[in-house]
Amino acid sequence: MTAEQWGVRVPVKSGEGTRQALLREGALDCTLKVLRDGGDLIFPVNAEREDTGRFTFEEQPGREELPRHELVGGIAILQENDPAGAARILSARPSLHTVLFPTSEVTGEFRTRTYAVLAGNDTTRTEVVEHGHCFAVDLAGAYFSARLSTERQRIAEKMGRNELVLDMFAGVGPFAITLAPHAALVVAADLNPRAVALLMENIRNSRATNVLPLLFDARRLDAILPWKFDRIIMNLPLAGTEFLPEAFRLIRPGGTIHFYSLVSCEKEHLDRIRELGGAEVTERVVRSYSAEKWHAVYDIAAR
Ligand SMILES: C[S@@+](CC[C@H](N)C(=O)[O-])C[C@H]1O[C@@H](n2cnc3c(N)ncnc32)[C@H](O)[C@@H]1O
Repeated sequence: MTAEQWGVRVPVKSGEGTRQALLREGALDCTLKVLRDGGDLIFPVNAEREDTGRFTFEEQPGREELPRHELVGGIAILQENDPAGAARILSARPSLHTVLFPTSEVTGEFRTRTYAVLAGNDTTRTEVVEHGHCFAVDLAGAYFSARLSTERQRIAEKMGRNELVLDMFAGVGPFAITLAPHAALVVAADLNPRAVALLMENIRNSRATNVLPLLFDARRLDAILPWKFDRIIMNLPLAGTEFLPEAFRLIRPGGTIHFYSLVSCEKEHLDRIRELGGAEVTERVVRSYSAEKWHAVYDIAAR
C-alpha cells in the first residue's frame, strides 16, 4: 500500500507518543498502525479506527530538509525561486499538485499577485479545505489567505442565531461561507469579478442557500442595501479607517463590527472608532506582519 492510499503525512520529531499527541501534531485521524515513508509518518485516515495504546517512532537518519514554503490547498508557495527545491517538495508531498513562486508583491485594489510555476501542473487554482468547508481558490485571480481560518472559527463561535451578516470585502467567500450556517443571511460583496465568480462557485459547492454575492463597491453599499446588520466583517487590512464610516452606517445599534487592520501601535484606530460610534472596543493581535507592524482585529460594539 502506498503513502497516498494511506492518507495524511505528518512530520514528527523522534520519540514516543500517543494517538492524541499525533492528533495535536495535525493528523486528521489515525490508527496506531504507522507506516514510514521519507521520514514522515503516514496515518491511515480511512483505515479501521482502533486505539491500541502507545507506540514508538524515530526520525529517519539523514532526512532532507525541504525549502521553506506555505501551503494553500494543493499548492506550495516557495519564498525562493528554487526549481530544484520545488521538485523535492512535490515528490515529498504527494497531496500537492503545484509549486509556485510569487513574482510580484500583493498589489492593487484586488490584493492579488502574480506567480511563476516552478513545478507540477501549470495552474494557480486549487481547493482549500478549512474546518469542513471547501473553497475553490485561484491565487493569481483573487486574494485568499489560509492564515485567517482561526479568526473565521472565532467569529462563528461568537454568533447568535439568525444574524444578518455583511462581509464587505468577501473575496472568494471564506468568512461568508463559514458564517452562513449560523446566519439568517450573509451579504458578501467584492469589487473583483474573478473573486465574485469563485465566491459563487463556492456558494454553489457548499450548498449555502443564504449567501447573497454582490459585485459591488463597499463604499456605496448603504445606497443599495435596505438592512441594518447584526455583524459586519471588514477584512481589507491596508485600507485603514477609510471604510469605517460606511460600516457604521450599515450596523444596527448594538451590532458588532470586526475590523481588520495593519497597525504599528496599539490603539492606533481607537479614537476614530469611538468618534464614529464604537461603544465597546476590544483589540487583538491576529498575526505579525513585519518587525514594526502586525495585523490587529478590533471587535467593535456599535452604539
Ligand atoms: C484582503 S482581501 C480579503 C478577502 C477575504 N475576506 C478573505 O479573507 O480571503 C480584500 C478583498 O477586498 C476586495 N476589495 C478591495 N476594495 C474593495 C471595495 N472598494 N469594495 C469591495 N471589495 C473590495 C478585494 O478585491 C479583495 O478580494
